[in-house]
Amino acid sequence: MVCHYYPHCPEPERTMGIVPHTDPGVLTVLAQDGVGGLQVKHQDEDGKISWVDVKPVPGALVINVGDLLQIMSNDKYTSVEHRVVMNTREEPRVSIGIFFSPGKRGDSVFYGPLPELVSSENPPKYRNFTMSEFYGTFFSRDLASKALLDNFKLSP
Ligand SMILES: O=C(O)CCC(=O)C(=O)O
Ligand SMILES: [Fe+2]
Repeated sequence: MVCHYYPHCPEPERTMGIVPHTDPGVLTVLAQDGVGGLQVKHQDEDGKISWVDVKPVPGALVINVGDLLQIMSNDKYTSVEHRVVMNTREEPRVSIGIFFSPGKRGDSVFYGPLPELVSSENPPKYRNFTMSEFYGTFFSRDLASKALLDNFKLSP
């Protein structure tokens, strides 16, 4: 679990709350207060990129698909790139994220596309790896990118 506190910023356009990233785990459950600032990256059919506000809804939780779910589903689900912009309001923002990741982390436990989801028509797009390799790569990667997935892709 991670708790974020984003203080009031007098010059919000000059900084970011959190730079664009994807969450590494399977799913993230996120509770945010009413201040706002969370945005998801959206690409339309012409390839045009825009950042869409995730407007706070009282009592609602945000569910993010993470990189591991993208790998395990062999790209059926895509991890969402998101960021937090600073708000122009006088009050701070608070959010709480709960990250769901596999508990089995031994060196003989491998993760990758689920065998039930791959076939000769839909071959695996990622190689298998242990959680220690996965999180070792996560903690040494460039934060502001989707580069984590590229380390486990079978072909570019
Ligand atoms: O504060 C937020 O709304 C998002 C936090 C977040 O993206 C994260 O903890 O990974
Ligand atoms: Fe995140």
